[in-house]
Amino acid sequence: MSGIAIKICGLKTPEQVRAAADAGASHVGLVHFARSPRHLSLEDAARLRQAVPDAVKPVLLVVDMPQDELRRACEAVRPDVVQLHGKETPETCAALRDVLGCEVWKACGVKDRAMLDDAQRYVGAVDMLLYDAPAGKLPGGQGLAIDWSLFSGFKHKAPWGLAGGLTAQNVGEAIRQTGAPLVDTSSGVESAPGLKDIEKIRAFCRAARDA
Ligand SMILES: O=C(O)c1ccccc1NCC(=O)[C@H](O)[C@H](O)COP(=O)(O)O
Repeated sequence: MSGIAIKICGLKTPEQVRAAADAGASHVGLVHFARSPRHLSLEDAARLRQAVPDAVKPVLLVVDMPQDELRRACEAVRPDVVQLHGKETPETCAALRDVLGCEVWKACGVKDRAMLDDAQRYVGAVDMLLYDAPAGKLPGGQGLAIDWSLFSGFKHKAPWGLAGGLTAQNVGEAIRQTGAPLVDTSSGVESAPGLKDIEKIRAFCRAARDA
């Protein structure tokens, strides 16, 4: 069995959190972004956070949230990680890392080598770079895969993870091609936008662990 980290994003109920934890997820994502079909109010995110077992890290996802607001959100939700999904600069990320008292991850949209090179601006400013499809109608959770061959021969200078259109069917190949130490999925374990499917969560975790 591999030691790969697995993040299941956009969970909304304690049952889903328990299913992800039992299936071997290392991280669960709670989305706070009003336009998302996975949106949770901060009150609901704080309540759901209490259902997260100690062995699993809760990740709070936000988009261009002002520092003071994000600090208050973290006091309410107590995430282990904040994942930034907007246009936050490396300077903003580094400042947040200083004040939030938890890990800060930056989601970086990449569709070509130039975008992957540009994302390296965040090295040293964040705890992890999460490569995802570039923002479209939503900043994330779009079910769009990125070109895994971009990572071939790429020398990573910081901890990183792979997101974007991952499913139980393709995650094994994605891990083999890219060597990703963490994989993240949302749409790929849903039966409709925002509706998580527990069987798909189990199948995704199994496929990632078996890769
Ligand atoms: O999932 C959302 O709706 C979302 C909304 C706003 C910002 C970020 C969001 N999700 C970010 C994630 O970490 C997703 O897991 C990641 O983008 C991969 O999504 P998918 O391609 O659907 O697996």
